[in-house]
Amino acid sequence: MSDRQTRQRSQLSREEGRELKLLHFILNQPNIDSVRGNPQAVLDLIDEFSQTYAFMTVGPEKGPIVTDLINERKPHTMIELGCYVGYSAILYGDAVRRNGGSRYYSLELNAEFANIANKLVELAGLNGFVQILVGRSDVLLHQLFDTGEVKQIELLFIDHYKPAYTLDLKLCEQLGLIVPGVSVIAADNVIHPGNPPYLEYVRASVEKKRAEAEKGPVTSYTTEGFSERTSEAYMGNENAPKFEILGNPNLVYESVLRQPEGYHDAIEVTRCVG
Ligand SMILES: C[S@@+](CC[C@H](N)C(=O)[O-])C[C@H]1O[C@@H](n2cnc3c(N)ncnc32)[C@H](O)[C@@H]1O
Repeated sequence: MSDRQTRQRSQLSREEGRELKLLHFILNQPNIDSVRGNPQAVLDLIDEFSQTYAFMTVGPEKGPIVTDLINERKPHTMIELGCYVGYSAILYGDAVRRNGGSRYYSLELNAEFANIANKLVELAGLNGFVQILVGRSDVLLHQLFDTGEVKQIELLFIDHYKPAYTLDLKLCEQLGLIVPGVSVIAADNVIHPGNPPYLEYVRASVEKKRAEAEKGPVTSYTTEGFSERTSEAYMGNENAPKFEILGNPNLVYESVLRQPEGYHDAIEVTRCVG
């Protein structure tokens, strides 16, 4: 991170309740009628408010990396893990819809964030297309599989509890949702705050993954390689996945880091190729 980026980010307010404040800022805009039904206008207002307050959105620098993937893959359905106030759901939901898709699922643990996101999604005119599901990502992913709503992952955006990235991907693998030649996974924040275990997994050889899988199912989130703050964020005492996680070590990935020039963070883009 450059000195300027560090200084700017540390000056942002982390005041409690800033997410609700954002909603009021947007709904009280004098030109609210011109914002209604306009996803980009809603995103611009979130970006404007983010000049003063710290928000965990993917933001305008990294945002286009996944929009480009949507334009290329034209997924029917897309899933994201971690909705927060709905920035990525609006940005990517709009792109999936413009590319002829049918549904954007956004999975969010925190009901208050989900409520705010629902209001902003509605303002953007994406209600009915973007579906925000409240709960833990592993439980909701299993539910989407059980109900048959999702039969394969076309495009998955991972942006939630950092230690859950690898285990949620492995859960999708063992459910047969990761399909060679189809599935693409984009994972945010892999440099800042960073996610060494995830990068190691998606870049590992099949042989290495098979040897690791011999040790048996994973039953807890590993906090090794994460700061204390990252390990404790969101999940509190719930430090175990709800299912035995086996994954599928036989899947072959091609994985690249996509980092905007001069930016402190990046998205890892992983394609299942075999
Ligand atoms: C970085 S924010 C998401 C930002 C959003 N994708 C965007 O770019 O606008 C992470 C979100 O993940 C949620 N979260 C954390 N752990 C989760 C879990 N296990 N399942 C679902 N959501 C989770 C948090 O409550 C938080 O709102």
